Amino acid sequence: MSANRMSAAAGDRVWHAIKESFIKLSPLVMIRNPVMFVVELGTVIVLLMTLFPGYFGTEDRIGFNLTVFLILFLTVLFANFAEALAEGRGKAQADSLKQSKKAVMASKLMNGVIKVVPSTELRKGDIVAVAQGEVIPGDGEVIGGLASVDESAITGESAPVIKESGGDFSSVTGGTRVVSDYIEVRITSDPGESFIDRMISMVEGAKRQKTPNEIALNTLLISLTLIFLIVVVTLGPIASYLDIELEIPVLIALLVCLIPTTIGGLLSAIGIAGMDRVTQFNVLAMSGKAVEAAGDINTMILDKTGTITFGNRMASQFIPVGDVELDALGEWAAVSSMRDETPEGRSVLELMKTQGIPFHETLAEGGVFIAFKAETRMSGMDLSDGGRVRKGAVDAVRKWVEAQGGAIPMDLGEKSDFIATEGGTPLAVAVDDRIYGLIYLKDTVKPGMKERFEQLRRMGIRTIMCTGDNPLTAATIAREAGVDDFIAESKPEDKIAVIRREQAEGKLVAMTGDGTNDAPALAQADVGLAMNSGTTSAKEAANMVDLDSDPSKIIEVVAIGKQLLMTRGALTTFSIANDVAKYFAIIPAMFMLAIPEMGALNVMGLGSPYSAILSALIFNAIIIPLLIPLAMRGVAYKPMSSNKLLQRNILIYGVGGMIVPFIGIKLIDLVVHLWV
Ligand SMILES: Nc1ncnc2c1ncn2[C@@H]1O[C@H](COP(=O)(O)OP(=O)(O)OP(=O)(O)O)[C@@H](O)[C@H]1O
Ligand SMILES: [K+]
Ligand SMILES: [Mg+2]
Repeated sequence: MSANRMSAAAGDRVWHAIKESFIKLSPLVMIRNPVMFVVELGTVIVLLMTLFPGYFGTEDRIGFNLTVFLILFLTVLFANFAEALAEGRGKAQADSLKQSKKAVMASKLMNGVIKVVPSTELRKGDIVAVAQGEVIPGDGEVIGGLASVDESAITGESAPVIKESGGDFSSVTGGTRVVSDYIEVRITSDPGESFIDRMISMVEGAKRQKTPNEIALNTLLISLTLIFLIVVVTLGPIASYLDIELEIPVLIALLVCLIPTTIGGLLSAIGIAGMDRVTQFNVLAMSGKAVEAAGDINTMILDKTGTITFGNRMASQFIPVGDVELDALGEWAAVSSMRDETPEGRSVLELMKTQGIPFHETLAEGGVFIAFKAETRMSGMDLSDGGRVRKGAVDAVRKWVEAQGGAIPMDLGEKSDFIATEGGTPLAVAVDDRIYGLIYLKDTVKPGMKERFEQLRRMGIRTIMCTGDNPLTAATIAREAGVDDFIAESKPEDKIAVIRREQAEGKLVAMTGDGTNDAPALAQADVGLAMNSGTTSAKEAANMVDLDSDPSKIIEVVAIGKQLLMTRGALTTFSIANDVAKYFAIIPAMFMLAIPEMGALNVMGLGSPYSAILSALIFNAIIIPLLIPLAMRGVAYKPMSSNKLLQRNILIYGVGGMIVPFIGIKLIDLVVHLWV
């Protein structure tokens, strides 16, 4: 987008937000934000006193009252503007998503016959055919064929991805386009419940509910408001008993200055902007609660392959054991991989080619393919002559061979340990009770992992790497990447066990996953980040989906969550500290109005009582728009422990919040005093 068009779009958003600020004045909307609702009530009262001075006996104060009314009115508008501006960003995104949601015609397969129906008529369980160039009419699982799919409508990433049945790349999203070949898809969502529908309602904030943290803070703000309301309301009678006359607009100004309007005005903008930062990052959070939970995480469970390492575990070498010939090992490795569609399996066949090892495909004729399973940690082929070929994790193959009474070659342990200490994954190859040797799978730790785990440690987050790999490989990678702990030879259910154990200690746990195997653990975790490339069940179990399918993004999501909580804490501290300072400006002024001898109380040396009150009120109003950029962007974030952060923020925003209004009110008073 050109700079011009971008600023035009930003300008549109500001205009839209200004309009929204007025629409949000409706008391039915305002009541949801009790602090600002009180300000609105005060505004109405002062307006009435300005319009009907005869009735209230305030003829001599029309100018002052009108000014108070205008400032109060702006205060409410500023708060509404903050919220509208935060909501606006999501709306723009929702609009572009709606573009990709247009109804299309779908080729529904019924008993082998194609019937063309609108996509809105598709229901869960229907089967559709999608050919090259067509839009996939709904969310589903590929049950036949293979195609490359352009998912840019939802991910913004234009490179097509391969979708095929079975395995972890079988889920497709409605609204994306098949760019080559043909697939058959079983629809998995009813109309209105699709992934894009959920995305739209999330980014539009339609389903935005207050999070537990927000509710707690809101309760605090309401309590403060009530306390000050009671104080100010009782001030009137007490003063008149003492024969001191306090004007109602002055009391309302005092009240508005004392109640936490700054945070009250910015609270929902902070929450919306935090969610929005996650969305901008191409992660779709199903609730604000999930984002906040990310900010409170104590433990992070990470996969080794694909998360910490690049994940394209490639066969790089065949290492025979005992007196086995290289060609014999290669051949059986190839047989076990002939129909193994995992990256590992395919890489074995490629290594055969590059090494020029001859391979007689007839060996596998009529054989039954045994797919890789995380439970068995093996894959292979049952041959038509009764022979059984397997490759897999060394300990799994060793047990399999031993169960058949086979002997373990002397040099197997030494050779597989060698691979493992280099951080590689050894796969053993066996035919029946005989082990032929090892396949050396190479994988590399992603660059910068050590620094990221170091950051997590400084935030007080413990990282645990869970891997199906052997303990030696796991230890090597764990050391190289700098994770705190690891669990090797883990099966899917072990992940849930780790999560439950941590949660039982009162910790909040985050994890990433993509497979159907991961779904229960994703649901169990407090923050479950599923990969968009993953299966539908994983995406449904998780409370976040990464559209770029980069599992290591969980680290940034945690940072965004922390930043959201910090921003809210910092602005709350700032707001309450501010109010204390305004107290010193306005209370002396009020009493000076009644008892001029009390001038000694005017510690700030403000021009006159009326200009002091107006200056405090103006400061109270303009601090809201001044803080909007901070509320939207979030406070600067440095990884450190929660305790240190708290101390730092109390210092900056607490002490700063006391000092800033003194300076601000004094400066405003210098100008205002020229008129008042
Ligand atoms: N295609 C395959 N055929 C046979 N064995 C495999 C295959 N892929 C992996 N293995 C073996 O099974 C083990 C477990 O693999 P899996 O992908 O389940 O690990 P994981 O639990 O996802 O953890 P990680 O991804 O960190 O390895 C691997 O360490 C490897 O020894
Ligand atoms: K205030
Ligand atoms: Mg894996």
